[in-house]
Amino acid sequence: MRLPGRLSAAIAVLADVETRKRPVSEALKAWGLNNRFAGAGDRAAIGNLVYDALRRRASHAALMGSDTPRALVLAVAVRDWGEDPAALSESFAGDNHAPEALSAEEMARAVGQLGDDVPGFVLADVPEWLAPSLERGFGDNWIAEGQDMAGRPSLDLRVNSLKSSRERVMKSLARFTPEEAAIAPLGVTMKAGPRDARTPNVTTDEGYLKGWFEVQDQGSQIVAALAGAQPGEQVLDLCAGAGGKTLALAAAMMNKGQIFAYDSDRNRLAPIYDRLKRNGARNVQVRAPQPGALDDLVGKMDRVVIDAPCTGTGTWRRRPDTKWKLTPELLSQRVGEQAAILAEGQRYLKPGGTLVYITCSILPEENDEQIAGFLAGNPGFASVMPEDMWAAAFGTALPAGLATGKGGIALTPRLTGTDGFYFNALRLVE
Ligand SMILES: C[S@@+](CC[C@H](N)C(=O)[O-])C[C@H]1O[C@@H](n2cnc3c(N)ncnc32)[C@H](O)[C@@H]1O
Repeated sequence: MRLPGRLSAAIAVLADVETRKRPVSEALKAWGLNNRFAGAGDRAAIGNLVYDALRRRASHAALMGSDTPRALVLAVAVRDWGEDPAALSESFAGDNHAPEALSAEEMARAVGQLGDDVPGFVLADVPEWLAPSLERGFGDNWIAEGQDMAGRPSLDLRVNSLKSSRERVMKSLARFTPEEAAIAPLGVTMKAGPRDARTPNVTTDEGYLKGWFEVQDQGSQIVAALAGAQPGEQVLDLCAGAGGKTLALAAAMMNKGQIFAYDSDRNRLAPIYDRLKRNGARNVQVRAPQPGALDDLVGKMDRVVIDAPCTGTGTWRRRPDTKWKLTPELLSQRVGEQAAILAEGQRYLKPGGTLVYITCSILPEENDEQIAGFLAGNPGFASVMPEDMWAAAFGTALPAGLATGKGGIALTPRLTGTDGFYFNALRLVE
């Protein structure tokens, strides 16, 4: 397929997402099944167009004066992919699969600039109702933070130190030109390419199948390292999900001590069994959800890790459709769940133990404000200095700008080149 046909397909997929309220991945898959002539390169290019349209949906729409799928996709072609609108329109003429030629207004708008009167939430490409939260969290930098959240993410891997080394993994993936991640010592990163660049499929690599590495954003690796789990400790991973953090904790503990991996959702937990095997993680006991599943652990843990359910606002680069679907009701539901899990999690600590709180959110309601609420109701806890947690994990000083006001550490695409994450460690004073 040539570009005009790919643009038409992206318009159709976006329309499907909007009218049927489908997740993008589902709509892209359905398009592929109905258009079997399209190759992997076409599907990747169409996916990139759709995701780019959603990443900067607000500013694309403001520029084009319209938020139809056509307007958004044309904006991507010109603003993000660098196409000249007149040449693009001409290329549509001889192509049966092309969208209609661009109107004079569309051509003029696509190369225009956003006016001075454009509100901050449009410049930041975030929903209007979230602007006050982001401004509270990031101060004067909130628009720049939003803009970097609208970029394409890298593909990051965590080398499994139980089975391999960074050097070996990078050698085995040399065809994808991997680089060492900037912060995570076991991280390997592959930058996102422009336009129709394809994301490397690393999960068919023999190194992956042998358990040498996992796909894991560098931010997730950093917060897992900050958790500070030591060989020999008793650790409860209370929201283990499919085990991304569990595997990193097991490797950090060199398979010594014990991790109890629990999740209230059996389906989310299901993949953990295979992943543990592939990774050679042998110090993990999975506790399936059932009444009393964790009763024997009350008051016994050195560390309780809460990778809390959250809005996922830190992953907007990867799932830009979720940015526009988030509602105040869902945010307040998540905040309530987090407060309940913090109250539950602290019961398992022994005196002197550490409660680790992690979200992949950039909203203060789920981060510093959640922790402030917990500390107000639990005076036996105190935040561990973020500088100390960082130095213990990485042996370096905490980079400027990452410390939040309330003992937390914030990671963002702008600050650390990672997904957005929040970390806070609270010690139960003996
Ligand atoms: C951010 S995800 C965990 C991701 C996982 N730790 C990883 O690194 O791949 C949050 C998880 O919390 C779980 N969860 C939600 N409420 C819970 C509760 N009350 N107790 C335990 N787990 C809960 C969800 O099912 C979800 O899997």
